[in-house]
Amino acid sequence: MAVYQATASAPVNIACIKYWGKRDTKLILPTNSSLSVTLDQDHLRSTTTSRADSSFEKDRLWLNGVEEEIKEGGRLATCIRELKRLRKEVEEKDSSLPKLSSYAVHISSRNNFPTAAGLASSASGFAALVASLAALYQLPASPSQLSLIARQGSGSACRSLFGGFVAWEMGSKSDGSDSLAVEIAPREHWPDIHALICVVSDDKKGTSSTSGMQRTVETSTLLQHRIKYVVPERMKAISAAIRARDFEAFARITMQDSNQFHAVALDTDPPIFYMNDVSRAIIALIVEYNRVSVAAGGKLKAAYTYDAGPNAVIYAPKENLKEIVELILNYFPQAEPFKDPFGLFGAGAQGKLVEGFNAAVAKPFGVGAVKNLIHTRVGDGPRVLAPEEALLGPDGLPKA
Ligand SMILES: Nc1ncnc2c1ncn2[C@@H]1O[C@H](COP(=O)(O)OP(=O)(O)OP(=O)(O)O)[C@@H](O)[C@H]1O
Ligand SMILES: C[C@@](O)(CCOP(=O)(O)OP(=O)(O)O)CC(=O)O
Repeated sequence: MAVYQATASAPVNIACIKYWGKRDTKLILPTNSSLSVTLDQDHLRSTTTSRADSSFEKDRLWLNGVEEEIKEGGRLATCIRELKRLRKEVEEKDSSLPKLSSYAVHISSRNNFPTAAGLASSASGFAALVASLAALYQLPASPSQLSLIARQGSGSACRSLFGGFVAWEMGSKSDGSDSLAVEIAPREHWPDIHALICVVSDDKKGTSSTSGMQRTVETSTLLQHRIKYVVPERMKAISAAIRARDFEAFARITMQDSNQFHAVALDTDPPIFYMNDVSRAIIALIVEYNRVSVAAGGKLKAAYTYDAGPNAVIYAPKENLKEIVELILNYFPQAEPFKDPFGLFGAGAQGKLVEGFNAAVAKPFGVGAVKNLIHTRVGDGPRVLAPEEALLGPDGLPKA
């Protein structure tokens, strides 16, 4: 008996221009375009195996080994239905193909990092789901076409269908057919962009992105200004900065947009706070680090950005990462030695400040304030993996 199964992995992405607000909550159509950097899935990834079999009774999905309910009309069900629909179109054109679109699927997925901790697991998760089903069904679909489906799982997931630097164009059609991800530049264009993720909290967060952004749409007048006047200009300017590999402009826009996203969260009624004292201290450190550079006639050397949670993501050219890790370690001692995937530190990383840094901009914190540091970089898009990587056993259930 033939086994119809495929495994894919997909990366996380962290936005520089934030998506925050929907004009259609069912189709997940945004109120503004957004732009992100795809992070290297060698470090952070979701891996998903999908199998279609005529003996399966219903569609089932396991996340990190635990079965999740596929609610009728819910986001998972929508993505699976849309991919089956595309498969059916392929089968109608070629009657020799097995009728996989009529079989139920079993799906097993794992994230190699904490789920729902503000590390964009929904983005990599839905991108991996779509990529694995597209591989199973052998769909002749481009990443942009697949992004239309991933978008209906979680908006930010549409951007994880590409590597490198990715825009989600908001589109204007009411059916959502033009609200999709496009590549601004592949990672090879600017491989020098690295990221340091400061995991401030790996707990489940208070206000989910989905409910938070809807409250913002309903109550924030500042959001209307952002949508109309700010984001369109920033999308153009940051795309140009990426094409020109202009880190100074990229950093300035990234920090401004993170600040404005948190400002519209604060402008929501009741207000939403995603950053905490640790997040704000990290902002102060990056601002001071940049000030020292500019005062010496140099340029901005790092950019912070925060999603719907307290974790910081610091983007910087690779050459600055050693100084940035030392800066963070100086204020945020770690329980475990810094994991150094790029070999920046021979004898182990220690806290240290650059010459001229005003140490008083933040107070030192205790062990655990920043729980973990993850050094990664811009990465590639979804990968189809070898059969040995499958997360489903021969019985069609998750492997232990
Ligand atoms: N590998 C996966 N496969 C399928 N669905 C996933 C996967 N990983 C996460 N999800 C879905 O995404 C949800 C978590 O999304 P949520 O938006 O709460 O957190 P997050 O993505 O970590 O944060 P944010 O999107 O705000 O950065 C999970 O509860 C699950 O439904
Ligand atoms: C702050 C953000 O990370 C918000 C992400 O929101 P989600 O994509 O998680 O929301 P849903 O579409 O409701 O699933 C900004 C961004 O990634 O652009």
